[in-house]
Amino acid sequence: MVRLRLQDLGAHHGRHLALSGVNTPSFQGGELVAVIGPNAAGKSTLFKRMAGLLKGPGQLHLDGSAKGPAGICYMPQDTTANAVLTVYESVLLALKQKASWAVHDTDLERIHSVLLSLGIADIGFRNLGELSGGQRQLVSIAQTLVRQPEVLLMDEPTSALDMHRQVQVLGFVRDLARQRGMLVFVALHDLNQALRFADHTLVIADGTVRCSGPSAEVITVQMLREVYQIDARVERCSRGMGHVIVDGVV
Ligand SMILES: Nc1ncnc2c1ncn2[C@@H]1O[C@H](COP(=O)(O)OP(=O)(O)OP(=O)(O)O)[C@@H](O)[C@H]1O
Repeated sequence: MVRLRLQDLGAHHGRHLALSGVNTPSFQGGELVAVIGPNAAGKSTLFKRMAGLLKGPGQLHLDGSAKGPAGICYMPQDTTANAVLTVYESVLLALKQKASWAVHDTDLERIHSVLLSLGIADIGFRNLGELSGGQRQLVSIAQTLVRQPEVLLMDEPTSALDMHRQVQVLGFVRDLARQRGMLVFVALHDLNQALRFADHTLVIADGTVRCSGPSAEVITVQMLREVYQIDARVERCSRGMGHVIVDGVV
């Protein structure tokens, strides 16, 4: 089972140290970790550093991995696609990154299965340029999942999706994590989704970790006031799940 821990991790944008002193407990495969925090807090920067796309101080300890750093897969926030490719071709291309170009029946089955699971098999032969924002985001998720990562970093994967798709995608990713023993980090702005789907929540503010722990223990009235400057309540619904209700800004 893959395990990942961050020790004093930091990241540079040019000369500027945008992220520093990020320490986490050891997370393990099967878990879903929500990464939350205000705009410009450093969530994408953290993911890029974890994926090896940015340099910086500190250590990422990865144990029990069969693929090593290649098993860490980053799904960026920006899903703009200019390439003249069909959905199917773009997912095939993602699957074949750093691998042999030979295409086998198993590859095609894997692509079909991912597209089906995300409910986009019907647009497999549409060009990327013709898709809606939400459809493009789903294709981007397919491109990431088809590579069967051990550690998946998803940067606001549901920001363009309708309510049905948000719940479908996050539920699917959480189930996949449990089935495959994949460790998933998801940057989210919807804290109710973090309460619903994430085992742990990591709060990033001003380029470092403000707090972390089980989602229900971390998403509190006090944290919302201090980190987000909002006046809010966290109330349990009839099914016992916590929900954030925002009353105003501080
Ligand atoms: N390529 C870059 N060059 C210089 N500074 C950058 C670059 N990318 C991000 N930054 C800066 O790093 C800081 C953290 O940005 P980051 O994108 O990690 O925030 P975020 O938490 O993901 O925000 P959001 O919720 O708005 O997506 C910001 O101050 C941002 O301006």
